[in-house]
Amino acid sequence: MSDLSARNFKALGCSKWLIDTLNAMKITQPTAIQSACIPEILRGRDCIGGAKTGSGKTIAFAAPMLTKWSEDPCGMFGVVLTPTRELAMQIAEQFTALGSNMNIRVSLVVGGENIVQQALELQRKPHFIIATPGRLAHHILHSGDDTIGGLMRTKFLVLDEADSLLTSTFARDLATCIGALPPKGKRQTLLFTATVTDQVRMLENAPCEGKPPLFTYEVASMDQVAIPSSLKTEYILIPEYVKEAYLYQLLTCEEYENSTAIVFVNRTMAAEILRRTLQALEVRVTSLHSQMPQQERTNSLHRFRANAARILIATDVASRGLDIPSVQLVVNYDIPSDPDVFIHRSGRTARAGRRGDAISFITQRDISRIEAIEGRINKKMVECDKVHDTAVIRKCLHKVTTAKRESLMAMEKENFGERKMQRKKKSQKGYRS
Ligand SMILES: Nc1ncnc2c1ncn2[C@@H]1O[C@H](COP(=O)(O)OP(=O)(O)OP(=O)(O)O)[C@@H](O)[C@H]1O
Repeated sequence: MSDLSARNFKALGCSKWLIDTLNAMKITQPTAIQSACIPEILRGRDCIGGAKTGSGKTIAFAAPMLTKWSEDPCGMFGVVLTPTRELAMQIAEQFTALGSNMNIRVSLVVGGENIVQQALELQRKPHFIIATPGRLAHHILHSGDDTIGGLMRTKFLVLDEADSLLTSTFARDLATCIGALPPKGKRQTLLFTATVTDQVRMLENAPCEGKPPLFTYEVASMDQVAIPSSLKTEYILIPEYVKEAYLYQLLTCEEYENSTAIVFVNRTMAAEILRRTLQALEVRVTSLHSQMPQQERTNSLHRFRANAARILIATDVASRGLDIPSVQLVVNYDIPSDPDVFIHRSGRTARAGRRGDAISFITQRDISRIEAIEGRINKKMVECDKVHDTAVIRKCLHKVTTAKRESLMAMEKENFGERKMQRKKKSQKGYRS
């Protein structure tokens, strides 16, 4: 990684067994955020960790928690909350892998999975619970002490992607989760994100009697570029009605014809249309969005991670935290209205010092959004020269338009929009994630 620090994990205070496990994963030199945060968390301080995407924030909070846990490995020790199910799954896998030699018990508590089985797992008192707020709140509100009573003795609460968890979307569920944990003075709270907001800074700032003061580590200040230095940001200016053709041309151009890429769209419907259109054009593609049943979401991500699919079409359920080192290209097919979302999406590539490209499709109405993004990241995008109008028009406009029309007809036949509405109503009546 580019931001290596001179100190090693031993000097930071990590347990020997953990250092051995990290070394076996080829993780030998701590990154800057790990060097800064691990010793302070081990000292018992609450922590705000803000560093760019792909800079190793997960180990920055996992390593000190696992070190402390191994000194007395009993009961529910830590809770990690995160906004999406797939990210929770990834973190649970990381904790399980890191603690595999120590008989660690990690419980994944997310929406879309069997609720009874989760309750049974919670009764077995896992050491770490990795959860989305909605489902953990559900267990807290509907289960007895034998299931969630152990939460009152946890030592750590982590809010990963803290800025997202502190928005109004999660407010009620987050309050329920925090209410079931020990009070502030009796637990450590760790907040991590690539985009620290004032809400994050304010949450733990009030001093607490008998507790060491909050430790804050923030890399990206206003005068710095807020994205990894190995990330190239480019744009293509295009008329709205030929976006699909440009995407097809980009994904099959010489430079990217074998690359792994994530294409971000703003809406579920757009994700479905693009997936079907590209599939009809024989691109190995899969998708991830909130209207898919959980099993399909999980399978789709597995296929992408295993390179059975080369392209992932996703909404913002995939924009944060997902660590898939093979991703070389991120396409912002639709431009997000929040510049921080651009930072997270683009950060799915160029991770851990690797190179990566983020290409944004800009139509006339996106200009002000792009200006806001460039202001936020403190960097100008450059024009992408890999796709040319004439090539798009000559080579693929007709076949892409035909594939799209057929996809739309198939979706209409299957009542895609209607099914989406029904699922939405059902999920509003049932559990949130
Ligand atoms: N010290 C290290 N040396 C080498 N690789 C590392 C080190 N620490 C973490 N990594 C690897 O770097 C990658 C990115 O780490 P991680 O997913 O924790 O990033 P992040 O900062 O949480 O990113 P995001 O903001 O996107 O969630 C992972 O593949 C991880 O295994």
